[in-house]
Amino acid sequence: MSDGPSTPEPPATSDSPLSLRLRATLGENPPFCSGTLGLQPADFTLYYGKGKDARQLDLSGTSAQDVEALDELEKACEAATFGRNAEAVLDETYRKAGKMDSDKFLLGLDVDKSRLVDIVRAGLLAGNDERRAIRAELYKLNVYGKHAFFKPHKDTPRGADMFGSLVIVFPTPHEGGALVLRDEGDEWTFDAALLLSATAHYEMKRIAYIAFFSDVEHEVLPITSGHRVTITYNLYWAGPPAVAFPDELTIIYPKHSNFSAIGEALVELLADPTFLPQGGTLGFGLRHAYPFETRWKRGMPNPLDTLRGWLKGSDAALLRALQALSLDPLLRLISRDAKYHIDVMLDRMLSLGNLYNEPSELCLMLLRHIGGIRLVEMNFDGTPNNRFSHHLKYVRYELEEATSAQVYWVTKCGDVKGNLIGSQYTAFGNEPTTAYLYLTPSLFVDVGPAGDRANVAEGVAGVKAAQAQVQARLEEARAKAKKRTRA
Ligand SMILES: O=C(O)CCC(=O)C(=O)O
Ligand SMILES: [Fe+2]
Repeated sequence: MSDGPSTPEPPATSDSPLSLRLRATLGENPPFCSGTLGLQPADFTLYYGKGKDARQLDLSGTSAQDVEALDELEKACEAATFGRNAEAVLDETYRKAGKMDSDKFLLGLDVDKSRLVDIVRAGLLAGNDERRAIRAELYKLNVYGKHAFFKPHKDTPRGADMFGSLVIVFPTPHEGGALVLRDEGDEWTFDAALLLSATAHYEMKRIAYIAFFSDVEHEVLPITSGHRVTITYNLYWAGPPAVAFPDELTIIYPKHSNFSAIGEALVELLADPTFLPQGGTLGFGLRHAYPFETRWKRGMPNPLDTLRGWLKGSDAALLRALQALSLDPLLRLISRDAKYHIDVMLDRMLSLGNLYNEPSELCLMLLRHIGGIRLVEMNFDGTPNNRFSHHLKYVRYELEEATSAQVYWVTKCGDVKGNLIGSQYTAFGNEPTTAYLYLTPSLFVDVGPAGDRANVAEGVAGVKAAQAQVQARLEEARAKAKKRTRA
């Protein structure tokens, strides 16, 4: 350090209060999002009550008899409880409000169709989370009459995948009842009554909405007049946007979705002693395509793990049928090299960037370094199918080194073109334009020798044995690399 004349402070930055304000606005990241949204008249219609007592009520705050009807709605509610530890507690010094459970009413509004769920996702989620699918589950209707309130609390998460709450406030005449949020020393006020009265003259009637994360403390200040009617939704992380069918469903036609029809056909196939006499692997190209994150990164959960629960129609039926036979099906991705006719099986999504422009290079790389398994096509009788072997002479040496599994394709991945993860990655490069990439995965199941199909413990040259080999090889390579760095 020199002890010459002290250097002057650098000049103040060129920031002005205005640029600071803009920067602060753009950099703001509150734990909630809120606003108002114009809806169709039918969205405001509420139905509740049974039989002769069935009611229809307009919550748009327009009709004259509103107050009486709102009084009736309030009376139809039960006193709202709140969660204290594991209990639902009724304590009117802590929470005074009416509630109606979600099975007791119907509302015109559909949060998905109205795009509220999208609005919440864009407003509340940042970074990687923004591309995650979420779903809003209707929770309760609440009526806060005069003097009603809800003291500071956090919402009890209902399930590990619940991350927040969405509250909709209707434009029914009321004053007070602002929702105050507090988080890490900051405080925000959401006064729906004020917001809605400011937009009351708009042609389209509006609701006010707020969505916040579960760990944010919040309170509803006392209502000073009128009726504050709200609907709350629990916000959940959802799987990929797919259709999982309920267990109670029995499909007769199409047969490919009929669990018992698939099961019966499988049983007959496996009973045939001329089919893969020594055992082996059955491959099933799935019928449907599934969305995978295009910007999949190392460290993110393996999408193939969660996909099991999201298989659609016939694919789900096939999985169930295989499991019912005490087999252990595996979901895998295939990278197919069209030039050499090499199929490489992968047990996870890969993040390859655009390093490998030549698809065949990619396939060989997957085999050599990434733990890919080469699938060798077998005939019905368990002999190798050599129809493409002439393509392989240029890569014979490479393939000798590779771990392989013998597969009899029951249904070829017909749509495997759309499943070329190599070329897809190349096409998408580092700047994918869509959040999801549709891939068609395959199911594989090892079966034992004729007469003992469930016995895949030993001697079956299937996918499981290949995976064990690959695992051992990767571990050996890792150990070698470690030694080298130490030396
Ligand atoms: O009505 C509101 O604004 C919030 C209600 C609330 O906090 C709750 O129901 O847990
Ligand atoms: Fe709450």
